[in-house]
Amino acid sequence: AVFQHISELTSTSYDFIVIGGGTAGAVVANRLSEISKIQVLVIEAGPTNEGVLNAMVPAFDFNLQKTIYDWNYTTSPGIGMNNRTIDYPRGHILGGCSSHSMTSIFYSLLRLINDNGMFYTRGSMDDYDRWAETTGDVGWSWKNLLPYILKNEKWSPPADLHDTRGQFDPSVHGFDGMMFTSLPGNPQSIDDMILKVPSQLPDQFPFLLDINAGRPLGLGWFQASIGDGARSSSATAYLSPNFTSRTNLHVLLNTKVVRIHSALQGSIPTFTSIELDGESLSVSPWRINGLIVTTHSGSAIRLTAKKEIILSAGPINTPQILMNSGVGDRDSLRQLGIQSVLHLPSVGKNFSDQPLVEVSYSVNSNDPLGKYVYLTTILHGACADQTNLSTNATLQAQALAQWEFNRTGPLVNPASNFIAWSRLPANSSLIKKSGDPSAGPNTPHLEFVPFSPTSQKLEPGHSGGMGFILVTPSSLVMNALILLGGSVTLNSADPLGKPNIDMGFFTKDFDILAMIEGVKLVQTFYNAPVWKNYIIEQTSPLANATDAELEDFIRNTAISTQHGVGTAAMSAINASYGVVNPDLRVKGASGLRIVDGSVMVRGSVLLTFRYLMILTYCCKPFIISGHTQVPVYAIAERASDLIKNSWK
Ligand SMILES: Cc1cc2nc3c(=O)[nH]c(=O)nc-3n(C[C@H](O)[C@H](O)[C@H](O)COP(=O)(O)OP(=O)(O)OC[C@H]3O[C@@H](n4cnc5c(N)ncnc54)[C@H](O)[C@@H]3O)c2cc1C
Repeated sequence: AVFQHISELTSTSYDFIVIGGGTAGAVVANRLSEISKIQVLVIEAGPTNEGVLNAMVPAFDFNLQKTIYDWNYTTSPGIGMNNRTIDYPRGHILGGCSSHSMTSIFYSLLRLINDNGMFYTRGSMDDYDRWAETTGDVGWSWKNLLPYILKNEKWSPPADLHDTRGQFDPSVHGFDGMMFTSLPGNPQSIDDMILKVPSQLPDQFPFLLDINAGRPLGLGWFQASIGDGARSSSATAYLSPNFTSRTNLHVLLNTKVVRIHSALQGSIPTFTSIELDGESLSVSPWRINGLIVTTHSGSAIRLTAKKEIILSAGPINTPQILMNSGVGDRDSLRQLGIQSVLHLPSVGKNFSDQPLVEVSYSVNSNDPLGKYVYLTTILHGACADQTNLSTNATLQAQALAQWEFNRTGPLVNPASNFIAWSRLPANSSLIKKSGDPSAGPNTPHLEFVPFSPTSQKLEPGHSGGMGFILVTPSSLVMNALILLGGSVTLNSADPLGKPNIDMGFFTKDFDILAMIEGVKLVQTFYNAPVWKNYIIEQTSPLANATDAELEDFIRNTAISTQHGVGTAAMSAINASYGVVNPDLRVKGASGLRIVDGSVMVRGSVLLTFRYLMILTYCCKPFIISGHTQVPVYAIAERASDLIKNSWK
């Protein structure tokens, strides 16, 4: 059953309480409730995804930002970003970030890129093998996680039902899973040109038959979490009405968890109850559907988990809830007046995300679909041009009517129809100088997303180009001595306050130098002969910019890919750092597991510092070298089995 309000709950005690019905939480709730005798409650702060058009139409995703479906975070000023702050959207809706704007990142970057996302990328096999090696649990290896990746995936035909032979490798996909994936469902004007690049630049951008086969090095057809022309999210896949109709699965919406509570068993805190934000629920907290509820501190409401609490509130809110509850660095909590329950200094540390920058060109193009992506912009009232789909109300209405009629047309298109990755050569001076933060030879350092022209005017001189991402940031934590990497910390003892989000971008030389290499690789891409009559000139940054100017450009324009992970990191059972053990149980506690993007592994890597020239083993988050929804799904699918097995 799905409850809109706490007063509708029929029980105050469940076997498992899952905090956060987001990407991971929805999976865990679904899988645990497959066992009918297990009672599961999911508590989601946001509203339902059902009927939210902007969460269904792939091209409309940007419309979810800065609405009730977004947590509306802003980052702290970034030292490596010339003290800029940037928006940090997170899904505040059933399905979490998987229901939310999967590509708004690109829109917010000057709103130029012809994108509407839902990137389905698994990363490299090395990424997962490094997790296994670091944690000492082979269950996290590529080989052993692949069955869970396939269990999540339901490969489906593209919206336009075109012939997909030669565009993917069926042997590496799952056809019977839960979440739809597919190839692009609407052709774009530059597709044929992009397809010529691999033969013209075979060394830098060889053709990849399938981008998700474990070795993402080259250029291939884009894969998206889209099925039947609509977004597929953890909510549509795992918490659709046919699952929420299970009598043992309750989903409580519009409700925030503020703390989790424990009792000492010996010296070990055992977590058994959760505290809700009673005041904002504006109900008498003393009764839920006639049941007397235990109350604490005025208006707070507590619910009990008989077996385990599963914390799946995502990489920002999971550490926030932990710290609100006294789990974190003892001294930092004491300074805020929060009583320490469990001293775990790694909580909130180790935050890692991938920076994104755009290189723009003016191009010869009269692409009539020019900017269907501007559809989203016009809905915000920003465009006045009436010449193409992006700005012409009649064309927009037709596109929407087509989508509503049979879910085809320009609104089904993903970010781009292609995606590419590249690895810096082992003998590059950068790798020699700074070390290699990647997980191994199958792993890219940089991702490229070519986009179509984006000008509002149908004249030559449109802007096209490439967004590129550093997928192996080395933003890191150096023991307790120097905090160079990203972090999520509390701003105050107010459990509902917004936390400080420090992305830690460009605090390590490798990252800025690799991004400079990224700009040069984009230039190499567009220097391929196929673009000769298409590209007019590079407009931003300027083609003749020096490395110092490029560094400035990157620090001034980079944004986040919204791939924050690592703030409650998994580490080996005997590691002196980390928050959860390889079975995702919180270290030093019982009754509490964390299952979401925040557990992505923390380990050590050998890196040098540019000026100090010190070769050092640094603690570093091991983010996957791609977008992060697939690893989150894989973590959640495996976690569900780990939990089920431990309660057999
Ligand atoms: C704008 C954007 C674009 C992205 N694009 C892509 C992409 O194209 N491809 C890709 O692979 N990845 C993408 N990602 C990243 C990916 O979506 C995330 O890494 C992943 O979904 C995170 O899953 P999660 O379970 O850790 O957290 P979430 O999915 O964020 O789930 C956390 C849930 O917990 C809820 N919650 C939080 N606090 C509380 C509380 N106190 N009480 C109750 N509930 C609470 C939240 O509302 C949310 O529903 C994108 C992310 C964003 C934000």
